[in-house]
Amino acid sequence: MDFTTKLHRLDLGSSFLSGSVVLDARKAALRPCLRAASNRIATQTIRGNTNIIKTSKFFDPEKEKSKIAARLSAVAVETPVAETMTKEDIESLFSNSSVHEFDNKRVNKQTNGASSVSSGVKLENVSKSYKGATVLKDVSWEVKKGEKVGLVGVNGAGKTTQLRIIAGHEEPDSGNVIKAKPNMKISFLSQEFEVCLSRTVREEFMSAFKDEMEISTKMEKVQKALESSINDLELMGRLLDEFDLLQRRAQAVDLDQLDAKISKLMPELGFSPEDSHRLVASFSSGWQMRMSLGKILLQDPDLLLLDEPTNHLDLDTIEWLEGYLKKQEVPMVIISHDRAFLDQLCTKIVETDMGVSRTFEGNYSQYVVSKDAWIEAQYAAWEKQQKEIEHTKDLISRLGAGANSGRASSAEKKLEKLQEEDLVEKPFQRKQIKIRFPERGRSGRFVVAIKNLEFGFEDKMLFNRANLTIEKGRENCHYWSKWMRKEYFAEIDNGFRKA
Ligand SMILES: Nc1ncnc2c1ncn2[C@@H]1O[C@H](COP(=O)(O)OP(=O)(O)OP(=O)(O)O)[C@@H](O)[C@H]1O
Repeated sequence: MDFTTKLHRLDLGSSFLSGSVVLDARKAALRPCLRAASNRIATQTIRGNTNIIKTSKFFDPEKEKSKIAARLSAVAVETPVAETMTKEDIESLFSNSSVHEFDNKRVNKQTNGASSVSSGVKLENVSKSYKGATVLKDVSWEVKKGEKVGLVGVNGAGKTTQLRIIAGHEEPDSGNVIKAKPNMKISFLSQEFEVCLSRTVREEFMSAFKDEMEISTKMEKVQKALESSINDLELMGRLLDEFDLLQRRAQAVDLDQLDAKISKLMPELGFSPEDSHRLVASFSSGWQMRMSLGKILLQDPDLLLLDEPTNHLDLDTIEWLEGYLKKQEVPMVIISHDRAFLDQLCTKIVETDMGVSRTFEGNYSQYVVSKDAWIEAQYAAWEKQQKEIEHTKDLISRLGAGANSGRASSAEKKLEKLQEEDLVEKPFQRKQIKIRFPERGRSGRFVVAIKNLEFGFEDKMLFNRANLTIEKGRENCHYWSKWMRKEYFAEIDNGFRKA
């Protein structure tokens, strides 16, 4: 792009720079200067960083430079910041990639989408161990367009690990995570809502567009640098290149739409227009969760991952969240120990047990029914096979060697096949016992040491780890709140009974 075009593109009335009063004033002041400069330098071409400068015979660069400098210095008086920019400050503004590289990257990102799944994400035979302890052995499942998948399993089964693998925060040891497109936007809502208490609500929503805000801030800085670089045509050319690059990035992220998007979303989340200027700190955790969720949705994710989103929420907010998520079309994966929540939302349940995943169609209640049926069928198949194994063993010992050795050897082969290739696994059924905690002693807390124990509440398994030590003080329920809805606390705090 030639220098003139760049100066024209630096039409400071363009809307991507809107929103700053200081900037608006500067824009107004700078516009006539740069327009005039661009007209006068009509025959001059500066190409990027190659510093090739062509001039017409009527163009006197020195004369032009001093004229532009005179005009821009008038602006600089109004904007003292420009004068304070050091050479290092200006150099730090330049991106590593050129405009062409940026364009190429965009094209690559958009076209490099070939994948064996048409929407969402698929896990194939994923395994993961930590320090030699296997958490995931063989995990395969899929979340597709229109699906809301509930991930269930006992504490420590590896549910969060799976979300972290999908989000790219962890690498699987083996297996594949196949995404519908490589640049998929995957958003994570955890139970710890990420909000900044000292921001206003609108600022908080704007912070969802961190990259975009950075572009906006950088554009402002480049503009300031331009004002102070009028004596250096080469630098000015480079700055215009940088401005061009930023402008392309701004267009790619649709900077103009941000404000409108926030204004549309706020009432959907239950915020009034007046809330815009209130501090985040003045809202309850339920409302802060709405902000967290809103920030995620503003980014138009392709997949939403939710890890225990109902923890710390009151019942009204949980119901609101259920209704709100139900309306969202984006595919999602939800980890929750809240059965009612999963019932309301899920179209599919993936259970992880002892490192292996199993998929059940339907919501949580349907999963419980299907799982019982599966256990029954599996148990019947296992029993049948055990009988067959016993019968075959018996046959082998009766046939023995000698004349029947041929039949014995084929029975041995059959036994081998039954015990290895065709082996039906005995379904694992957890035994549960209930533990209640005693009234707090004088020390304010107590320790329960549990050896070789599994225990849970109703159908929710809490621990399947042996030799577990739990410390609990009545006022300190953080350890527990990770797994349990509030209604269980009353039961736990009521008294101790070892079943
Ligand atoms: N970075 C890590 N280093 C070592 N061990 C880890 C790491 N991350 C997870 N683990 C272990 O892996 C196991 C599975 O953890 P994960 O958080 O995925 O389980 P979960 O099913 O989400 O449990 P919960 O319901 O308690 O959230 C746990 O025993 C945990 O201690």
